Amino acid sequence: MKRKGYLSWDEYFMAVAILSAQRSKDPSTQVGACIANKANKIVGVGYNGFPLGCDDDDLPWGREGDFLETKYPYVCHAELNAVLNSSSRDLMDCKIYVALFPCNECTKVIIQSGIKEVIYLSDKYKDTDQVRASKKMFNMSGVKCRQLTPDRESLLINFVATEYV
Ligand SMILES: O=c1ccn([C@H]2C[C@H](O)[C@@H](COP(=O)(O)O)O2)c(=O)[nH]1
Ligand SMILES: [Zn+2]
Repeated sequence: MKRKGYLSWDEYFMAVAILSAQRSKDPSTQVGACIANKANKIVGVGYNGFPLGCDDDDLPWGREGDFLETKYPYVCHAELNAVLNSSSRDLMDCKIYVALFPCNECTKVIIQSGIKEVIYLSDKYKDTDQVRASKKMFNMSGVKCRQLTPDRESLLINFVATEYV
């Protein structure tokens, strides 16, 4: 009989997005993204971080104050990185799994890449104009958005080698 408790595709891809977010150096919001194609193959992953060659210790991680002294003008968003990191140039009909509902800039990248579905966990910025603009564009372009309500609250990752002998 097959094992019970295995991850569904939705849980698996979202778990990859959440794991990718753990690479982020952002002290306040770590975002991960995972792109899967129609054959349920992962074709891109990403997380929010500074551009290549921009040292994580030399740019600010703060949120407030003078714009140029915050992270906002510098950080590459998880969705953008996932699309740019993608192994395939063709993301037509792919799905993107993200921990956080995409901002308006990521929304444009998602739509232009051909991705047709966004699966997200948190919509914590739903009351911002950025996310309102995202939803308007997703609606207009026919990109489906759905919030994932997984059957489990957490998943343990065990690095203890003896667990696998
Ligand atoms: O679509 C999005 C929106 C935001 N992010 C990243 C960008 C920043 O590093 C954080 C947001 O920081 P706050 O301190 O919560 O304002 O999330 C992203 O990757 N994708
Ligand atoms: Zn974004």
